[in-house]
Amino acid sequence: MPNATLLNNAIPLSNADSSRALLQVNNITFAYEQMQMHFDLVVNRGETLAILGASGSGKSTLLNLIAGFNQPLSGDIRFQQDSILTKAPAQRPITTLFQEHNLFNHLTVKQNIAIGLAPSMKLNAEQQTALETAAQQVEMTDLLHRLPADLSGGQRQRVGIARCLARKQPLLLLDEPFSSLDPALRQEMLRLIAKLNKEHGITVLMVTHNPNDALQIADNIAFIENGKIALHAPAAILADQDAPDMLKRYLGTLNK
Ligand SMILES: Nc1ncnc2c1ncn2[C@@H]1O[C@H](COP(=O)(O)OP(=O)(O)OP(=O)(O)O)[C@@H](O)[C@H]1O
Repeated sequence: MPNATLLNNAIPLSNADSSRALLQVNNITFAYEQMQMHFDLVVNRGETLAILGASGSGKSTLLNLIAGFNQPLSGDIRFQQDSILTKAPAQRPITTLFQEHNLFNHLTVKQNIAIGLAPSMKLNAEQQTALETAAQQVEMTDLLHRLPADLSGGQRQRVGIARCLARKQPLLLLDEPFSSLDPALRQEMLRLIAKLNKEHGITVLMVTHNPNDALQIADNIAFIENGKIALHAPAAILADQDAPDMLKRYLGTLNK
């Protein structure tokens, strides 16, 4: 059951125990034209955090700041206490998987996975094994020679996941990667992410519009409103009748 004090004050949950922190987003500010954003967040090692909020609230911007595709105006982002702000996206200990545009269209499935392991795509024996294992896990072994254009949407997403599996970076950022998948495939992908989290200890930040996905695999949620984290609470709050109105309004359960 979510802690009512935390809910009322919307205190970042994990701040209470910074010794377990893997990622610290410290007072980051960013602006797009009229939209001012401010993020403060601690994510613990091994946590799965679902990021929810209305369209345009700033969810993707938060992920882009963490991944290094956007640079904050002020504040710091720390990974295991060290600032990663000056590191380029490829140098950060992070893998990102977006809804689309995860693959290079001119590269085969195999090359698309390999490029996540080595920019030259020349793999050593260990990397080759990691690639083969990842391809097996997403059942793409028979399609390694294909180009993305010759795959279904779900198969393309599986290649993206295989790259994440092979890279084994400690932090995985997912931006609605499963919204175009059919329900069975979506379940399969969620199970795969949960497995990455449990078996490989990978910490997951997942933007989703689907509360059931969050309830299924997330420990906690961060609810974003107007460029700020308005609520950081255990995922169970999504099913709690006493959840704050702003969350119920977003879920469409207010006054039900
Ligand atoms: N490249 C950009 N240039 C200008 N404004 C942008 C840009 N990208 C996003 N924005 C604006 O920043 C705000 C936050 O956008 P963001 O994509 O982070 O929202 P989101 O919560 O991920 O939305 P959605 O659920 O629709 O994907 C929105 O008002 C959006 O219009």
